[in-house]
Formats: sequence, C-alpha cells, structure tokens
Amino acid sequence: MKKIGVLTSGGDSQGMNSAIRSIVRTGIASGFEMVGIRRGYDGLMEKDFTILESKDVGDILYRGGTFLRSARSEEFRTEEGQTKAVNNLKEAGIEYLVVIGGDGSYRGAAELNKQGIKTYGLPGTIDNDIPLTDYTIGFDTTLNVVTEAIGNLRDTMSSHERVSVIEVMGRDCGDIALHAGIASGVDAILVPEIPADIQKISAKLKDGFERGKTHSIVMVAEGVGKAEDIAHQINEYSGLDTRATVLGHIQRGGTPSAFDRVFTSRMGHKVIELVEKDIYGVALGIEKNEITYHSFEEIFASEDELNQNLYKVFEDLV
Ligand SMILES: Nc1ncnc2c1ncn2[C@@H]1O[C@H](COP(=O)(O)OP(=O)(O)O)[C@@H](O)[C@H]1O
Ligand SMILES: O=P(O)(O)OC[C@H]1O[C@](O)(COP(=O)(O)O)[C@@H](O)[C@@H]1O
Repeated sequence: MKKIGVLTSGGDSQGMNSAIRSIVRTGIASGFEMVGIRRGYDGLMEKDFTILESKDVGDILYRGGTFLRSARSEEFRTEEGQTKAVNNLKEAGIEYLVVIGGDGSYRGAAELNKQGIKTYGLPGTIDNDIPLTDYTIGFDTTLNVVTEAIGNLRDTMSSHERVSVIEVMGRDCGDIALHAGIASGVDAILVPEIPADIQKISAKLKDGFERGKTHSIVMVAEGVGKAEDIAHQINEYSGLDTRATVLGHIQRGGTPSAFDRVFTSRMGHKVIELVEKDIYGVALGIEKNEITYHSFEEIFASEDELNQNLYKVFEDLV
C-alpha cells in the first residue's frame, strides 16, 4: 500500500485539523496508508511518525490548533537536517508528503521535492500572505475572532471616551488588519504595505471627537510597529486619551469558521486527487471559489499583494 505522510509546520492556524481529517479520510477511501508526522519538520527528523486511521481524526473538525502539533525547526533548514528527513521518509516508505504551513514550510517542502519526495503544500497561516490563493487556512476564523474582540473593546473605549490602538498579527502582510478593520468599522488602518502619516491620522481622530464621537479605533498590523508606540504618538499629536491592546496569540485560536472547515475539506480531497494523478511539487489554494494548484516555483516567483481596491473601499468609508 502506498504511504502518504501529513505534517503541520510554522505557526498553527484554525482549520489545520479539518484539513488533516479530510486528507486522511479521503486518502484511506482511495486505498492509501496515511501517516501523521508530529511536530512539523522536527518530527520528520526524529521519526515521530504515527499511522492514522479514520477514527484517529474523529472529534477534531471543530478544534483550533493542530492535533499533530507544529514547530519552527532550525535543524531542518540545514542541508544535513534535510538529508536526515529524506532518509527517514524513504526508510518508512513514505512516498508522498503533504505539508500544511506558510511560506517557510513551503520552502522546506520544495527542497524535499527536489530530493525525490513527492510533496504538496496547503496554505496554513492566519496571515493570508501566500500568493496564488485568495484565502489561507485560518484567516477567516481569525477575522471573526478579531472582530469579536474589537466589539468588546469598543464598549469600554466608548464609556471612557478613548482612542483604542489595536495590534493584530501580520509581520509583512496587512490582510488581517484591513479585513477585520473594515468588518469592525475602525477609523484608521495601518498596514506594512502602505506608509502611514500618524500626524494626519491624529488630526482626523481629534476632529472626530470634536464632532461628538465617543471613541475611535486604530488598527495596526504588527509589521508596522508596536501599538504602544503608535498610541503614544497619537496622544502626543492629539492630546486624546489612548490605550494600546495587543491581541497576540488569541487570534490564532478558536473553533474554525464554517468557511475554513469547508475550504480545508475541499483542499484535502483535491490533494488526494493530485496524488492519484501523480502530480506533485505543487501547493493548493482557492481562487474564485475553485480549488487550484501551482508549482512551488510559480508560487515563489509570485508576489502576495495587498488588495488596493479593498483599501480604497475602506478609505471611502471613513
Ligand atoms: N528557506 C527554507 N528552506 C528550508 N526550510 C525552511 C526554509 N524556511 C523555513 N523552513 C522551515 O519551515 C519551518 C516553518 O517556517 P516558518 O517561516 O517559521 O513558518 P511558516 O511556514 O508559517 O511561514 C521553519 O522552522 C523551517 O524548519
Ligand atoms: O507563534 P509565534 O512563533 O510567536 O509566531 C507569531 C507569528 O505567527 C503569525 O501569525 C503567522 O506566521 P507564520 O505564517 O510564519 O506561521 C505571524 O503573523 C506572527 O508574527
């Protein structure tokens, strides 16, 4: 029986469990033996392998995180680490490997592919920063978590007539800030892709309070800078009472949204179809509601750009 390995790597994201469940159950239904690899590339180097039966992926669909666990592995970045990983996979008879993770994880998968393991990438990151897919796994859930948290902040900010500066994840990508910012009706969105003028924003916020607003919310993607520093600058420029909140890892938790569950179930199904067709060295995505795939090289050669039209939508709303 041919063996397919599955691992989750990098920062976890809500929906990874749902993806694993779909890959495992579809794989078994198609006659493959499924092998779970724990703790990402670390587990690959330590032969932390476990056979997965259908029942082993029961009761995980609605859980955040990843039951296979995840890791960022320094050793795997080295040539020796990768050689060890390839040897371990070959020794275990694992011919195909599905890696659920972000850009770094894809780089690792592409290296393994070059060394004779047939690999597949699924876009597992809340940041939505993978090219050639409209959504990444967990992004939709994270938007809902952030939107709910902002609702709570708004209540207290309003009572105290304050400006709330909220830092969300996104080292290089402003997608969480932009989408959750629009969903929450915030007053300003600061993203790494677009330079911000804090003085101008402060003047606008002050003007809002003078017109009778009781609170304002400024959304900052972590790649722009620390919420605390930005809150301080706004206070200096405007004299308004400001508070900073860093949502942090709360954003990466919670039960996956229906969208993330359905989308990951579809991708899991598709990856087994690709294995059966012997198409490999590719990463999957969703484009215009179709599950698509592109070679790792094509993905690395593409840029993930901020949706400027959506930013314009926001600008016209404030
Ligand atoms: N250029 C690379 N070559 C090989 N492996 C890599 C490379 N970049 C990252 N990795 C591996 O992938 C893991 C996850 O990458 P990381 O960037 O931390 O998260 P993500 O996959 O979410 O972007 C790293 O810890 C490392 O083991
Ligand atoms: O859990 P950690 O290692 O603190 O990672 C935090 C990072 O995780 C992310 O949410 C996702 O990063 P990855 O795509 O690399 O997994 C980033 O926005 C954030 O900077």
